[in-house]
Amino acid sequence: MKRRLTIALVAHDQRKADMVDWVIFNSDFLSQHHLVCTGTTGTLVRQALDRRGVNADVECMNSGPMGGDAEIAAMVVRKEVDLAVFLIDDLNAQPHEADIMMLLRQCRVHNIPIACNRYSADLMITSTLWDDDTYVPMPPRYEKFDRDESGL
Ligand SMILES: O=C(CO)COP(=O)(O)O
Repeated sequence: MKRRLTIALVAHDQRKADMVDWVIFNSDFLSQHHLVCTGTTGTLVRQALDRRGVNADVECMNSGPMGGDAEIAAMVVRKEVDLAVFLIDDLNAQPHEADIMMLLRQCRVHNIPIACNRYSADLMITSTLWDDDTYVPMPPRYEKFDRDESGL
């Protein structure tokens, strides 16, 4: 891939093993890009890659519950994130649910691709669209569907 992406990596505690496995599986790709992570996720990602001799650019924010999600959400708003991989623990309540919802919402509002499972993440990082200069992502449209105007 020609482009150097900024990829946000975030995982809840019960999803961190899955994140570390995914990062190791995709280490060749991820070592070519700038990784921005919530605190504990980033520490585990950095350790896993270092242990395998993979030189990666890993930036750690605060821990998620202490504002790391909010910091990454702000980067999304500023268009400083190209892709997010957010492995959410859907089986256990999180104390910072509001921050989680905010990060997810900002990715939707600002048209940032976000993968919430490994399959989606694999599909997104292997997309040819990243290097397709003719492809312009269509931003979300917030307008009701009007059959008469649309002609459909
Ligand atoms: O809670 C998180 C995301 O909502 C993850 O934060 P940590 O990576 O600091 O554990």
